[in-house]
Amino acid sequence: MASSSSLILQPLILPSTTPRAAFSRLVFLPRSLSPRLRAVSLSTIAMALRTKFPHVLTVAGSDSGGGAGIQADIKACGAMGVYCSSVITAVTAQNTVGVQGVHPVPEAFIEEQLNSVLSDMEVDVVKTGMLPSPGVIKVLCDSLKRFPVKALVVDPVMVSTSGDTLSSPSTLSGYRDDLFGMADIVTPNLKEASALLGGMQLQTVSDMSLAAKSIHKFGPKNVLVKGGDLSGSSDAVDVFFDGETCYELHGSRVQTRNTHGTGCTLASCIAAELSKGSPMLEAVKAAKAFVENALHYSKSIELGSGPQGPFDHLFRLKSPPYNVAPGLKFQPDDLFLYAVTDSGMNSKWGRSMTDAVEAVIKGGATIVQLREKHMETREFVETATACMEICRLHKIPLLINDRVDVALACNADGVHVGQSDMQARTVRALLGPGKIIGVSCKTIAQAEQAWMDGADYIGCGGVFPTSTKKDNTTIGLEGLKEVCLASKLPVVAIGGIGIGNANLVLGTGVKNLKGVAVVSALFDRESMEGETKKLRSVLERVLSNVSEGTVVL
Ligand SMILES: Nc1ncnc2c1ncn2[C@@H]1O[C@H](COP(=O)(O)OP(=O)(O)OP(=O)(O)O)[C@@H](O)[C@H]1O
Ligand SMILES: Cc1ncc(CO)c(N)n1
Ligand SMILES: [Mg+2]
Repeated sequence: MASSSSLILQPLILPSTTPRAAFSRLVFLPRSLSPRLRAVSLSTIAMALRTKFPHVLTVAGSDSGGGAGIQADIKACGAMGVYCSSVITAVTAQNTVGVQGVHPVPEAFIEEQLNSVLSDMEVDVVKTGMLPSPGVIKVLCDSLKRFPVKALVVDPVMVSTSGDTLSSPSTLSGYRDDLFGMADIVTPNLKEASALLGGMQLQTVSDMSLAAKSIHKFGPKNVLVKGGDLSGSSDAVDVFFDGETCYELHGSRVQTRNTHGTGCTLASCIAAELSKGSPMLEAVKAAKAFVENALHYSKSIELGSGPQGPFDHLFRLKSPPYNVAPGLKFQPDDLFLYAVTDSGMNSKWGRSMTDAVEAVIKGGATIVQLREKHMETREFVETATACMEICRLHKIPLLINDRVDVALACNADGVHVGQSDMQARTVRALLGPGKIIGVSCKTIAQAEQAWMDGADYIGCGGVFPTSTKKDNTTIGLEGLKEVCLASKLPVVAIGGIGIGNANLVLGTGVKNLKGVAVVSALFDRESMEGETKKLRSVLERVLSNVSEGTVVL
């Protein structure tokens, strides 16, 4: 091995956020390398280590009022943690009253802007907004053929909510015949969908589904018909069609006048999520949740005297939880052996919570939830902080039952909520996108809602009767199977499960069932580590039998 004196320590200037990260980016090269080779090696290493920052290019018009268009796009991408460059297609004079003027940018100059950004800046996703003329659509299509990107999001902006025209009707055929065929998703609102379909009336959610399917025939991979303007709807419903399945995405309708720019923001957030690598439907859901949260936080902003005001895209920056370090990223397999604590049982056996958590982790638990219904808040935060240290050391996620405040205080990896706790969408808004959220569900409808609210998994039960939840109705194996089959999220089974019956549960081999959650079977035992090991080996045996297809119970 080379002695340290034969190495040079050469710091590279690479993006890093913390002193620790910076240290890990120092590169050691042998002194014996010639200066030329050393320079080459360093630049190769620098390239390899370079952090690629997700990048969205928006091709859209400027809104002088700052709520829609380019301004909305840049703020939305910034809020989603993504870099945003901009090609400006038109400058509008606009405020909360309406659009007072439009000044289109010459097509040749739009082409020059596209060329500048696309030829140099490694764009991941292009998002389009106001494209005022068919010539602009053509210029864009030609540029995208020369510089292909990972995804194209087309928001076919035609008329502002105030009723002012933002693109000439002659762009319709440009969209349908040229741009849509290149698009990964198109996001018309009701009026735009109707115009694209020759004036088709859109009054109900089923009309929206028909429209989504018809627009899909123009060639985009996915269609989202937005229902912000669906009259008489108490929800904010959008319809997503991926060529096979139509999904109704229900959100709650925020009562506010500040909805100017919701469409631009939604499309930009979709583009931002795609640039980070999210699958399309996840990107759409995250974008919709962002818009709803932003509207909610901006409900009472008063800017301008007109009928439609802007909202605050950067509300998240005001919310301190977003500054905390991200936790462990959720993997559905984490649900395999899910240990849920009980301090009553710990005191019965005379051990501390930290000892109990350490024991189950050593025995093979894959995730831990602190479920403390009666502990005083200060003690809970202290206990949770101590347990976090242990879980971090073993790289096991730690969730807190119900108490979002405790989870924030100890920077836990997430929260598990029941049906009468805080709604999962509110928990998501408070914890941010990087944390794990689980929801207890007994029914298909609850599982669907949990998915819509942005949860990561559901806990389904009680499968069998249990002493830890006395009045809990049990759903049995049949109920569990039904929910698992319908769930879009991974499922962990809970309620009365232990070494004696875990095989019945996991042995169902039912879709989406990823593991079992246990309380008494581990915590109400003398040797927790030993019991966890036994349960783990039962689960592993069942899993291998299920995957070989030998057990169907
Ligand atoms: N009041 C509201 N509460 C919650 N969500 C809303 C509300 N209004 C609109 N949305 C959501 O905002 C997104 C954009 O939809 P909308 O139909 O308003 O688009 P748009 O008309 O293109 O917007 P704009 O032209 O104002 O930029 C959709 O996901 C829609 O459901
Ligand atoms: C520049 C611009 N783009 C898009 C919209 C649609 O909200 C708008 N009002 N203004
Ligand atoms: Mg609208």
